[in-house]
Amino acid sequence: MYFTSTRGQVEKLTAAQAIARGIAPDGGLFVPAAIPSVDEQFIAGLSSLSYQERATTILQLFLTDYMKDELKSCVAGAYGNGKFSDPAVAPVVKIDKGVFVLELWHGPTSAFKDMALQLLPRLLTCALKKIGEQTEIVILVATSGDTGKAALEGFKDVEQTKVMVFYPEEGVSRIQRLQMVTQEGKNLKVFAVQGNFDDAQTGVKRIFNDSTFNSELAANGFKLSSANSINWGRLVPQIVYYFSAYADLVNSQQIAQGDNVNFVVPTGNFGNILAGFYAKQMGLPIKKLICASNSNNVLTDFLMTGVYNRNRRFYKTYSPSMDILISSNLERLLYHVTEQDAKQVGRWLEELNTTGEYKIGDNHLAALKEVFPAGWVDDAQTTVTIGRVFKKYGYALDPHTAVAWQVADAYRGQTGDTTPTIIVSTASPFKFNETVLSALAGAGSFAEQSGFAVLQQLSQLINKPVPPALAALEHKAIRHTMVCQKQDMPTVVKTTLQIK
Ligand SMILES: N[C@@H](CCOP(=O)(O)O)C(=O)O
Repeated sequence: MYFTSTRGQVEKLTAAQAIARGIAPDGGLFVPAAIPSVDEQFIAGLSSLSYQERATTILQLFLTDYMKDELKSCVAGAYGNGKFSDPAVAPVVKIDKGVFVLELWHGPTSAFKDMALQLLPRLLTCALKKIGEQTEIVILVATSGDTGKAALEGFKDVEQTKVMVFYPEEGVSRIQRLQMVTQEGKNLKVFAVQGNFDDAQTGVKRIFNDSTFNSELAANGFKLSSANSINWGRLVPQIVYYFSAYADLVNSQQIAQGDNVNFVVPTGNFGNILAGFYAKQMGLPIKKLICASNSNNVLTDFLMTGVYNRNRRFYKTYSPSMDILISSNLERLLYHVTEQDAKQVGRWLEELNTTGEYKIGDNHLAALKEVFPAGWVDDAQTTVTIGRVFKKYGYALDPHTAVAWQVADAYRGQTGDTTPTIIVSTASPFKFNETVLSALAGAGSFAEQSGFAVLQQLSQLINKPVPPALAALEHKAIRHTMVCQKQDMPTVVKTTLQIK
Protein backbone atom coordinates (compact mmCIF):
# COMPACT_ATOMS: atom_id res chain seq x y z
CA MET A 1 0.00 0.00 0.00
CA TYR A 2 1.36 3.38 -1.01
CA PHE A 3 0.43 6.86 0.11
CA THR A 4 0.08 9.93 -1.99
CA SER A 5 -0.72 13.59 -1.33
CA THR A 6 -4.12 15.27 -1.68
CA ARG A 7 -2.30 18.00 -3.65
CA GLY A 8 -0.77 15.47 -6.09
CA GLN A 9 2.77 16.86 -6.06
CA VAL A 10 4.48 14.07 -4.17
CA GLU A 11 5.84 10.71 -5.27
CA LYS A 12 4.19 7.70 -3.64
CA LEU A 13 5.51 6.85 -0.19
CA THR A 14 5.26 3.80 2.06
CA ALA A 15 3.20 3.96 5.24
CA ALA A 16 6.35 4.25 7.34
CA GLN A 17 7.56 7.21 5.26
CA ALA A 18 4.14 8.90 5.40
CA ILE A 19 3.86 8.46 9.18
CA ALA A 20 7.39 9.75 9.78
CA ARG A 21 6.77 12.86 7.63
CA GLY A 22 3.31 13.57 9.07
CA ILE A 23 2.32 16.12 6.43
CA ALA A 24 3.08 16.00 2.71
CA PRO A 25 5.80 18.37 1.48
CA ASP A 26 3.43 19.95 -1.09
CA GLY A 27 1.20 21.15 1.77
CA GLY A 28 -1.35 18.36 1.25
CA LEU A 29 -2.27 15.41 3.44
CA PHE A 30 -1.23 11.82 2.86
CA VAL A 31 -3.98 9.49 1.67
CA PRO A 32 -3.89 5.82 0.72
CA ALA A 33 -3.39 5.40 -3.03
CA ALA A 34 -6.21 2.85 -2.92
CA ILE A 35 -8.64 2.13 -0.10
CA PRO A 36 -8.59 -1.60 0.71
CA SER A 37 -11.93 -3.37 0.62
CA VAL A 38 -13.09 -6.16 2.90
CA ASP A 39 -15.96 -8.63 2.53
CA GLU A 40 -18.65 -9.83 4.92
CA GLN A 41 -16.55 -12.80 5.96
CA PHE A 42 -13.70 -10.51 7.01
CA ILE A 43 -16.06 -8.40 9.09
CA ALA A 44 -17.74 -11.47 10.62
CA GLY A 45 -14.28 -12.78 11.56
CA LEU A 46 -13.65 -9.73 13.73
CA SER A 47 -16.44 -10.65 16.14
CA SER A 48 -14.48 -13.37 17.89
CA LEU A 49 -11.34 -11.23 18.25
CA SER A 50 -10.15 -8.98 21.07
CA TYR A 51 -9.82 -5.24 20.42
CA GLN A 52 -6.07 -5.71 20.05
CA GLU A 53 -6.52 -8.47 17.46
CA ARG A 54 -9.08 -6.43 15.56
CA ALA A 55 -6.64 -3.51 15.52
CA THR A 56 -3.76 -5.61 14.19
CA THR A 57 -5.99 -7.11 11.49
CA ILE A 58 -7.15 -3.73 10.22
CA LEU A 59 -3.80 -1.97 10.52
CA GLN A 60 -2.25 -4.70 8.39
CA LEU A 61 -4.46 -3.67 5.47
CA PHE A 62 -3.01 -0.15 5.39
CA LEU A 63 0.46 -0.51 6.90
CA THR A 64 1.68 -3.18 4.53
CA ASP A 65 5.35 -2.30 5.02
CA TYR A 66 5.08 -3.19 8.72
CA MET A 67 5.53 -6.85 9.73
CA LYS A 68 2.59 -8.45 11.52
CA ASP A 69 4.74 -8.94 14.62
CA GLU A 70 5.71 -5.27 14.62
CA LEU A 71 2.06 -4.25 14.49
CA LYS A 72 1.14 -6.74 17.21
CA SER A 73 3.78 -5.36 19.48
CA CYS A 74 2.75 -1.72 18.80
CA VAL A 75 -0.88 -2.62 19.50
CA ALA A 76 -0.03 -4.55 22.66
CA GLY A 77 1.95 -1.58 23.97
CA ALA A 78 -0.85 0.84 23.15
CA TYR A 79 -3.91 -1.03 24.40
CA GLY A 80 -2.51 -3.69 26.77
CA ASN A 81 -0.96 -3.52 30.25
CA GLY A 82 -3.99 -1.87 31.82
CA LYS A 83 -3.49 1.30 29.74
CA PHE A 84 -7.25 1.44 29.21
CA SER A 85 -9.49 1.18 32.24
CA ASP A 86 -12.04 -0.97 30.41
CA PRO A 87 -10.82 -4.38 29.21
CA ALA A 88 -12.89 -3.95 26.04
CA VAL A 89 -10.77 -0.81 25.32
CA ALA A 90 -13.64 0.83 23.39
CA PRO A 91 -16.86 -0.60 24.85
CA VAL A 92 -20.28 -0.11 23.28
CA VAL A 93 -23.03 0.65 25.81
CA LYS A 94 -26.69 0.12 25.01
CA ILE A 95 -28.76 3.11 26.15
CA ASP A 96 -32.13 2.47 24.52
CA LYS A 97 -33.62 0.32 21.79
CA GLY A 98 -31.38 0.85 18.76
CA VAL A 99 -29.31 3.54 20.52
CA PHE A 100 -25.75 2.83 21.61
CA VAL A 101 -22.80 4.85 22.87
CA LEU A 102 -19.28 3.94 21.77
CA GLU A 103 -17.11 5.00 24.72
CA LEU A 104 -13.70 6.01 23.44
CA TRP A 105 -12.41 7.64 26.61
CA HIS A 106 -11.14 4.84 28.82
CA GLY A 107 -7.51 5.65 28.01
CA PRO A 108 -4.98 7.57 30.12
CA THR A 109 -6.22 11.08 29.24
CA SER A 110 -9.97 10.39 29.27
CA ALA A 111 -10.53 11.37 25.62
CA PHE A 112 -10.83 9.50 22.33
CA LYS A 113 -7.47 10.83 21.19
CA ASP A 114 -5.80 8.11 23.27
CA MET A 115 -7.15 5.53 20.83
CA ALA A 116 -4.69 6.87 18.26
CA LEU A 117 -2.08 8.63 20.36
CA GLN A 118 -1.20 5.59 22.41
CA LEU A 119 -0.42 3.85 19.12
CA LEU A 120 1.12 6.60 16.97
CA PRO A 121 4.36 6.95 18.97
CA ARG A 122 4.93 3.21 18.59
CA LEU A 123 4.16 3.27 14.87
CA LEU A 124 6.45 6.27 14.46
CA THR A 125 9.35 4.73 16.36
CA CYS A 126 9.00 1.61 14.26
CA ALA A 127 8.79 3.72 11.08
CA LEU A 128 12.00 5.59 11.92
CA LYS A 129 13.86 2.31 12.29
CA LYS A 130 12.36 0.97 9.08
CA ILE A 131 13.39 3.94 6.97
CA GLY A 132 16.75 4.35 8.72
CA GLU A 133 15.96 7.84 9.96
CA GLN A 134 18.49 9.01 12.57
CA THR A 135 17.39 12.63 12.85
CA GLU A 136 15.55 13.92 15.90
CA ILE A 137 11.83 14.25 15.05
CA VAL A 138 10.14 17.42 16.29
CA ILE A 139 6.41 16.89 16.64
CA LEU A 140 4.32 20.03 16.50
CA VAL A 141 0.79 19.76 17.84
CA ALA A 142 -2.08 22.24 17.69
CA THR A 143 -4.83 21.41 20.12
CA SER A 144 -8.24 22.59 21.17
CA GLY A 145 -7.80 20.56 24.33
CA ASP A 146 -7.78 16.81 23.83
CA THR A 147 -5.08 16.06 21.25
CA GLY A 148 -2.49 18.05 23.17
CA LYS A 149 -2.69 16.05 26.37
CA ALA A 150 -3.01 12.72 24.54
CA ALA A 151 0.07 13.55 22.43
CA LEU A 152 2.05 14.56 25.52
CA GLU A 153 1.11 11.35 27.29
CA GLY A 154 1.77 9.17 24.26
CA PHE A 155 5.14 10.70 23.38
CA LYS A 156 6.40 11.25 26.94
CA ASP A 157 10.12 10.32 26.94
CA VAL A 158 9.88 8.57 23.57
CA GLU A 159 13.42 8.50 22.16
CA GLN A 160 14.35 10.51 19.10
CA THR A 161 11.31 12.77 19.54
CA LYS A 162 10.62 16.23 20.89
CA VAL A 163 7.03 17.43 21.25
CA MET A 164 5.71 20.98 21.30
CA VAL A 165 2.03 21.54 21.99
CA PHE A 166 0.24 24.82 21.21
CA TYR A 167 -3.17 25.40 22.78
CA PRO A 168 -5.47 28.45 22.72
CA GLU A 169 -4.85 30.33 25.98
CA GLU A 170 -8.54 30.89 26.70
CA GLY A 171 -9.97 28.06 24.63
CA VAL A 172 -9.78 24.83 26.67
CA SER A 173 -11.52 23.51 29.78
CA ARG A 174 -9.90 23.86 33.20
CA ILE A 175 -9.11 20.15 33.35
CA GLN A 176 -7.75 20.12 29.79
CA ARG A 177 -5.41 23.00 30.63
CA LEU A 178 -4.26 21.42 33.88
CA GLN A 179 -3.63 18.12 32.12
CA MET A 180 -1.26 19.84 29.72
CA VAL A 181 0.51 22.34 31.96
CA THR A 182 1.35 19.72 34.58
CA GLN A 183 2.79 17.27 32.06
CA GLU A 184 6.06 15.62 33.01
CA GLY A 185 8.59 14.33 30.48
CA LYS A 186 12.01 15.44 29.33
CA ASN A 187 11.13 15.83 25.65
CA LEU A 188 7.98 17.96 25.96
CA LYS A 189 7.00 21.62 25.95
CA VAL A 190 3.57 23.24 26.12
CA PHE A 191 2.68 26.77 24.99
CA ALA A 192 -0.48 28.80 25.35
CA VAL A 193 -1.18 30.79 22.20
CA GLN A 194 -2.92 34.15 22.41
CA GLY A 195 -5.62 33.29 19.93
CA ASN A 196 -8.02 30.51 19.11
CA PHE A 197 -7.45 26.95 17.90
CA ASP A 198 -7.47 28.01 14.24
CA ASP A 199 -4.64 30.45 14.99
CA ALA A 200 -2.63 27.67 16.62
CA GLN A 201 -3.30 25.18 13.82
CA THR A 202 -2.61 27.72 11.07
CA GLY A 203 0.64 28.66 12.84
CA VAL A 204 1.74 25.03 12.95
CA LYS A 205 0.83 24.45 9.29
CA ARG A 206 2.76 27.57 8.23
CA ILE A 207 5.82 26.18 9.97
CA PHE A 208 5.38 22.81 8.20
CA ASN A 209 5.10 24.56 4.83
CA ASP A 210 8.02 26.97 5.28
CA SER A 211 10.84 25.38 3.32
CA THR A 212 13.51 27.82 4.57
CA PHE A 213 12.52 27.10 8.15
CA ASN A 214 12.58 23.35 7.50
CA SER A 215 16.06 23.58 5.90
CA GLU A 216 17.32 25.49 8.91
CA LEU A 217 15.95 22.80 11.19
CA ALA A 218 17.49 20.07 9.04
CA ALA A 219 20.89 21.80 9.22
CA ASN A 220 20.59 21.55 13.00
CA GLY A 221 19.61 17.86 12.97
CA PHE A 222 15.83 18.13 13.26
CA LYS A 223 12.85 17.14 11.11
CA LEU A 224 9.23 18.07 11.70
CA SER A 225 6.30 15.73 12.03
CA SER A 226 2.76 15.92 13.36
CA ALA A 227 0.64 14.19 16.00
CA ASN A 228 -2.55 15.83 14.76
CA SER A 229 -4.96 13.93 12.57
CA ILE A 230 -3.24 15.38 9.53
CA ASN A 231 -0.79 12.50 10.16
CA TRP A 232 -2.04 9.27 8.57
CA GLY A 233 -0.70 7.40 11.62
CA ARG A 234 -3.32 9.24 13.69
CA LEU A 235 -6.18 8.31 11.40
CA VAL A 236 -5.62 4.62 10.80
CA PRO A 237 -6.03 3.58 14.47
CA GLN A 238 -9.36 5.41 14.46
CA ILE A 239 -10.72 3.25 11.63
CA VAL A 240 -10.39 0.26 13.94
CA TYR A 241 -13.05 1.30 16.45
CA TYR A 242 -15.74 1.63 13.81
CA PHE A 243 -15.20 -2.02 12.90
CA SER A 244 -14.90 -3.00 16.54
CA ALA A 245 -18.18 -1.33 17.53
CA TYR A 246 -19.93 -3.11 14.69
CA ALA A 247 -18.43 -6.47 15.72
CA ASP A 248 -19.56 -5.88 19.31
CA LEU A 249 -23.14 -5.23 18.23
CA VAL A 250 -23.13 -8.42 16.17
CA ASN A 251 -21.70 -10.33 19.13
CA SER A 252 -24.37 -9.07 21.48
CA GLN A 253 -27.03 -9.85 18.85
CA GLN A 254 -28.17 -6.25 18.73
CA ILE A 255 -27.74 -6.42 14.97
CA ALA A 256 -27.30 -9.26 12.50
CA GLN A 257 -24.16 -9.54 10.38
CA GLY A 258 -24.66 -7.33 7.32
CA ASP A 259 -27.19 -4.97 8.91
CA ASN A 260 -26.64 -1.26 8.43
CA VAL A 261 -25.76 1.06 11.30
CA ASN A 262 -25.46 4.84 11.60
CA PHE A 263 -22.67 6.57 13.48
CA VAL A 264 -23.07 10.07 14.92
CA VAL A 265 -19.77 11.85 15.41
CA PRO A 266 -19.01 15.08 17.31
CA THR A 267 -16.83 16.79 14.74
CA GLY A 268 -14.15 19.49 14.73
CA ASN A 269 -11.05 18.74 12.68
CA PHE A 270 -12.97 16.00 10.78
CA GLY A 271 -10.47 13.23 11.62
CA ASN A 272 -12.81 11.04 13.65
CA ILE A 273 -15.70 11.06 11.19
CA LEU A 274 -13.28 10.65 8.28
CA ALA A 275 -12.01 7.43 9.86
CA GLY A 276 -15.65 6.28 9.76
CA PHE A 277 -15.76 7.22 6.08
CA TYR A 278 -12.74 5.01 5.39
CA ALA A 279 -14.43 2.16 7.27
CA LYS A 280 -17.52 2.63 5.11
CA GLN A 281 -15.48 2.75 1.91
CA MET A 282 -13.76 -0.46 2.96
CA GLY A 283 -17.13 -2.21 3.18
CA LEU A 284 -18.38 -1.82 6.76
CA PRO A 285 -22.19 -1.54 6.50
CA ILE A 286 -22.51 2.08 7.58
CA LYS A 287 -25.56 3.81 6.19
CA LYS A 288 -24.97 7.35 7.45
CA LEU A 289 -22.15 9.19 9.18
CA ILE A 290 -23.95 12.01 10.94
CA CYS A 291 -21.76 15.06 11.43
CA ALA A 292 -22.53 16.86 14.70
CA SER A 293 -21.23 20.37 15.41
CA ASN A 294 -21.58 23.03 18.09
CA SER A 295 -22.20 26.74 17.33
CA ASN A 296 -19.05 26.70 15.20
CA ASN A 297 -21.25 25.14 12.55
CA VAL A 298 -19.07 25.63 9.50
CA LEU A 299 -19.30 21.92 8.63
CA THR A 300 -23.10 21.79 8.96
CA ASP A 301 -23.41 24.68 6.53
CA PHE A 302 -20.89 23.10 4.17
CA LEU A 303 -22.62 19.73 4.12
CA MET A 304 -25.97 21.41 3.49
CA THR A 305 -24.97 24.05 0.92
CA GLY A 306 -21.60 23.04 -0.53
CA VAL A 307 -20.13 26.38 0.57
CA TYR A 308 -17.29 26.25 3.07
CA ASN A 309 -17.04 29.68 4.65
CA ARG A 310 -14.78 30.29 7.59
CA ASN A 311 -15.50 34.04 7.60
CA ARG A 312 -17.78 33.92 10.57
CA ARG A 313 -17.77 34.46 14.30
CA PHE A 314 -15.64 32.02 16.31
CA TYR A 315 -17.59 30.86 19.37
CA LYS A 316 -16.07 29.65 22.62
CA THR A 317 -18.44 26.88 23.65
CA TYR A 318 -18.99 24.23 26.32
CA SER A 319 -17.58 21.70 23.84
CA PRO A 320 -14.20 23.41 23.27
CA SER A 321 -12.52 20.53 21.46
CA MET A 322 -14.88 21.26 18.56
CA ASP A 323 -14.26 25.02 18.53
CA ILE A 324 -12.74 24.94 15.07
CA LEU A 325 -13.53 26.82 11.86
CA ILE A 326 -10.75 25.45 9.65
CA SER A 327 -11.30 21.72 9.62
CA SER A 328 -8.13 20.00 8.38
CA ASN A 329 -9.31 16.58 7.32
CA LEU A 330 -12.04 17.82 5.02
CA GLU A 331 -9.23 18.07 2.49
CA ARG A 332 -8.95 14.28 2.43
CA LEU A 333 -12.69 13.90 1.94
CA LEU A 334 -12.63 16.40 -0.94
CA TYR A 335 -9.86 14.38 -2.55
CA HIS A 336 -11.88 11.17 -2.38
CA VAL A 337 -15.19 12.68 -3.39
CA THR A 338 -13.64 14.28 -6.48
CA GLU A 339 -12.13 10.90 -7.38
CA GLN A 340 -8.61 12.00 -6.58
CA ASP A 341 -8.72 15.36 -8.39
CA ALA A 342 -5.73 16.85 -6.59
CA LYS A 343 -5.71 19.96 -8.79
CA GLN A 344 -9.31 20.80 -7.87
CA VAL A 345 -8.61 20.17 -4.18
CA GLY A 346 -5.58 22.46 -4.38
CA ARG A 347 -7.69 25.22 -5.96
CA TRP A 348 -10.35 25.02 -3.25
CA LEU A 349 -7.78 25.04 -0.47
CA GLU A 350 -6.04 28.00 -2.08
CA GLU A 351 -9.37 29.86 -2.18
CA LEU A 352 -9.90 29.03 1.48
CA ASN A 353 -6.49 30.48 2.19
CA THR A 354 -6.98 33.68 0.26
CA THR A 355 -10.71 34.45 0.61
CA GLY A 356 -11.74 32.20 3.50
CA GLU A 357 -14.32 30.45 1.33
CA TYR A 358 -14.85 27.92 -1.47
CA LYS A 359 -17.82 26.21 -3.11
CA ILE A 360 -17.91 22.66 -4.36
CA GLY A 361 -19.95 21.48 -7.36
CA ASP A 362 -23.52 20.20 -7.04
CA ASN A 363 -22.46 16.67 -8.04
CA HIS A 364 -19.94 16.55 -5.20
CA LEU A 365 -22.40 18.03 -2.74
CA ALA A 366 -25.00 15.42 -3.67
CA ALA A 367 -22.45 12.64 -3.06
CA LEU A 368 -21.57 14.07 0.35
CA LYS A 369 -25.20 14.57 1.35
CA GLU A 370 -25.87 10.93 0.63
CA VAL A 371 -23.42 9.88 3.37
CA PHE A 372 -23.12 12.82 5.76
CA PRO A 373 -26.31 14.28 7.23
CA ALA A 374 -25.32 17.14 9.51
CA GLY A 375 -26.66 19.22 12.35
CA TRP A 376 -25.55 21.53 15.11
CA VAL A 377 -26.46 22.35 18.68
CA ASP A 378 -25.77 25.43 20.80
CA ASP A 379 -24.62 25.49 24.43
CA ALA A 380 -28.13 25.85 25.83
CA GLN A 381 -29.33 22.75 23.98
CA THR A 382 -26.15 20.92 24.98
CA THR A 383 -26.77 21.39 28.69
CA VAL A 384 -30.46 20.57 28.35
CA THR A 385 -29.48 17.34 26.57
CA ILE A 386 -27.01 16.36 29.30
CA GLY A 387 -29.75 16.84 31.92
CA ARG A 388 -32.47 15.13 29.90
CA VAL A 389 -30.41 12.04 29.03
CA PHE A 390 -29.24 11.61 32.61
CA LYS A 391 -32.79 11.95 33.94
CA LYS A 392 -34.16 9.40 31.48
CA TYR A 393 -31.33 6.86 31.32
CA GLY A 394 -29.03 7.62 34.27
CA TYR A 395 -26.20 8.08 31.74
CA ALA A 396 -23.92 11.12 31.92
CA LEU A 397 -22.75 12.58 28.60
CA ASP A 398 -19.85 14.95 28.20
CA PRO A 399 -20.76 18.13 26.26
CA HIS A 400 -19.26 16.88 22.95
CA THR A 401 -21.21 13.62 23.16
CA ALA A 402 -24.31 15.57 24.14
CA VAL A 403 -24.00 17.57 20.92
CA ALA A 404 -23.91 14.29 19.00
CA TRP A 405 -26.85 12.90 20.97
CA GLN A 406 -29.05 15.90 20.22
CA VAL A 407 -28.10 15.96 16.53
CA ALA A 408 -28.93 12.24 16.35
CA ASP A 409 -32.33 12.89 17.95
CA ALA A 410 -33.09 15.66 15.49
CA TYR A 411 -31.95 13.51 12.54
CA ARG A 412 -34.19 10.62 13.57
CA GLY A 413 -37.12 12.99 14.13
CA GLN A 414 -36.70 14.63 10.72
CA THR A 415 -36.05 11.49 8.68
CA GLY A 416 -37.79 8.68 10.54
CA ASP A 417 -34.57 6.67 10.02
CA THR A 418 -34.67 3.82 12.57
CA THR A 419 -31.29 2.32 11.66
CA PRO A 420 -29.41 1.30 14.83
CA THR A 421 -27.44 4.36 15.88
CA ILE A 422 -24.03 4.45 17.51
CA ILE A 423 -23.17 7.74 19.16
CA VAL A 424 -19.43 8.20 19.21
CA SER A 425 -18.54 9.40 22.70
CA THR A 426 -15.30 11.34 22.58
CA ALA A 427 -14.62 12.35 26.17
CA SER A 428 -15.33 11.41 29.76
CA PRO A 429 -17.87 13.68 31.48
CA PHE A 430 -15.23 14.25 34.18
CA LYS A 431 -13.09 16.21 31.72
CA PHE A 432 -15.83 18.84 31.52
CA ASN A 433 -17.04 18.41 35.08
CA GLU A 434 -18.25 21.98 35.65
CA THR A 435 -20.48 22.04 32.58
CA VAL A 436 -21.78 18.54 33.22
CA LEU A 437 -22.47 19.09 36.90
CA SER A 438 -24.26 22.37 36.25
CA ALA A 439 -26.34 20.67 33.58
CA LEU A 440 -27.21 17.78 35.89
CA ALA A 441 -27.92 19.88 38.90
CA GLY A 442 -29.99 22.29 36.86
CA ALA A 443 -28.12 25.37 38.03
CA GLY A 444 -25.79 26.41 40.82
CA SER A 445 -22.42 28.00 41.34
CA PHE A 446 -20.34 24.88 40.94
CA ALA A 447 -17.82 26.53 38.65
CA GLU A 448 -16.94 28.92 41.46
CA GLN A 449 -15.74 26.08 43.63
CA SER A 450 -12.41 24.36 43.25
CA GLY A 451 -12.36 22.16 40.15
CA PHE A 452 -11.59 19.20 42.33
CA ALA A 453 -14.60 19.57 44.60
CA VAL A 454 -16.68 19.60 41.45
CA LEU A 455 -15.07 16.34 40.30
CA GLN A 456 -16.08 14.67 43.55
CA GLN A 457 -19.58 16.10 43.44
CA LEU A 458 -20.03 14.81 39.91
CA SER A 459 -18.71 11.42 40.94
CA GLN A 460 -21.33 11.15 43.70
CA LEU A 461 -24.11 12.32 41.45
CA ILE A 462 -23.45 9.95 38.55
CA ASN A 463 -22.14 7.17 40.76
CA LYS A 464 -18.91 6.68 38.83
CA PRO A 465 -15.34 7.04 40.12
CA VAL A 466 -13.26 10.02 39.06
CA PRO A 467 -10.58 8.78 36.63
CA PRO A 468 -7.47 8.56 38.87
CA ALA A 469 -5.29 10.60 36.50
CA LEU A 470 -7.77 13.49 36.67
CA ALA A 471 -8.05 13.32 40.47
CA ALA A 472 -4.24 13.35 40.70
CA LEU A 473 -4.05 16.70 38.89
CA GLU A 474 -4.92 18.45 42.15
CA HIS A 475 -1.46 17.79 43.56
CA LYS A 476 0.62 18.15 40.44
CA ALA A 477 3.06 20.98 39.97
CA ILE A 478 2.54 23.41 37.10
CA ARG A 479 5.48 22.93 34.72
CA HIS A 480 4.53 24.83 31.59
CA THR A 481 3.67 28.51 31.85
CA MET A 482 4.87 29.93 28.56
CA VAL A 483 2.51 32.07 26.51
CA CYS A 484 3.21 33.20 22.95
CA GLN A 485 1.63 35.21 20.18
CA LYS A 486 0.66 33.29 17.07
CA GLN A 487 3.19 35.12 14.89
CA ASP A 488 5.96 34.12 17.30
CA MET A 489 5.41 30.38 16.97
CA PRO A 490 8.37 29.83 14.59
CA THR A 491 10.66 31.69 17.00
CA VAL A 492 9.32 29.64 19.89
CA VAL A 493 10.14 26.43 18.01
CA LYS A 494 13.67 27.58 17.20
CA THR A 495 14.33 28.85 20.72
CA THR A 496 13.11 25.58 22.21
CA LEU A 497 15.44 23.67 19.91
CA GLN A 498 18.24 26.10 20.77
CA ILE A 499 18.69 27.14 17.17
CA LYS A 500 20.19 30.63 16.92
N1 LIG B 1 -10.22 18.53 18.68
C1 LIG B 1 -8.81 18.51 18.61
C2 LIG B 1 -8.26 19.48 17.61
C3 LIG B 1 -7.13 18.87 16.86
O1 LIG B 1 -7.64 17.79 16.12
P1 LIG B 1 -6.81 16.60 15.56
O2 LIG B 1 -7.75 15.48 15.50
O3 LIG B 1 -6.33 17.02 14.24
O4 LIG B 1 -5.66 16.34 16.47
C4 LIG B 1 -8.17 18.65 19.98
O5 LIG B 1 -8.81 18.31 20.96
O6 LIG B 1 -7.06 19.10 20.10
